Amino acid sequence: MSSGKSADGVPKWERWVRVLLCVLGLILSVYALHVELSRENDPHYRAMCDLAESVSCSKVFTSRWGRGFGLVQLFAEKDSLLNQPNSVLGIIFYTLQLGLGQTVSTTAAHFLVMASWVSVAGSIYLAAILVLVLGDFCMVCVSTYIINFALLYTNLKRRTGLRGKQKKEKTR
Ligand SMILES: C/C(=C\C[C@@]12O[C@]1(C)C(=O)c1ccccc1C2=O)CCC[C@H](C)CCC[C@H](C)CCCC(C)C
Repeated sequence: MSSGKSADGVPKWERWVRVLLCVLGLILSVYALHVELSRENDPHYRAMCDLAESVSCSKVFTSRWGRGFGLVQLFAEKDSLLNQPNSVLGIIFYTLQLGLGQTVSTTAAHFLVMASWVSVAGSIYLAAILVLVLGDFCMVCVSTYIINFALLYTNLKRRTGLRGKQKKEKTR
C-alpha cells in the first residue's frame, strides 16, 4: 500500500517541508536580528536588504513595531526585558516548530497548530503595519509571512494525520 503516509499517519512530505520552512525561518530571523543590532549600534549601517528609501529592512526592524510587535511597550517599559525584537520571538517560534514537530504527540500537534494561528495573525498585523504605517517594502518580512502561512498548512496536515491514525488504533 502506498498511501503516502508514514507509520504515524502524517504525510511523508511533512517532515521535509517542516524542516525546510523552519530552517528558512530561522535564517531570516537571525539575519533580521543581526541587521537590527548592527543598525542600532551604527545609524550609517547599510544592510543587504536595504535597496532604496522605501525598500529598507533596517528601517522596519528598528521601528517601534520591530520590538514586541509594538504592543509590549504599551504596558511595559520600552527597554524592558519583555520588549524583545520580533526576530527573537521568531527564533523561539521556529525552534519550537522544528523540535515539537519531530514528536508523535497529538498534544504537541495541537499546540503547534495554535501557535501557528497566532503567527499567522501576527503576520497579517505586521503586514498591515508595513504597508499602512511604514509604507515600506521589506523582503525579509514578506518571506516570513509566506513561511508562516505554509507552516500553518503543514501543521494542519500533521494534526489531521495523527488524529486519523489515533482513531484507527482505538477501533482496532
Ligand atoms: C523576522 C520576523 C518577522 C519580520 C518582522 O518582524 C520584523 C522583524 C519587524 O521588525 C517588523 C516591523 C514592522 C513591521 C513588520 C515587521 C516584520 O515583519 C519573524 C517573526 C515571525 C513570527 C510573526 C513570529 C510569531 C511568533 C508568535 C508570537 C507565536 C508565539 C507562539 C508561542 C507559543 C511561542
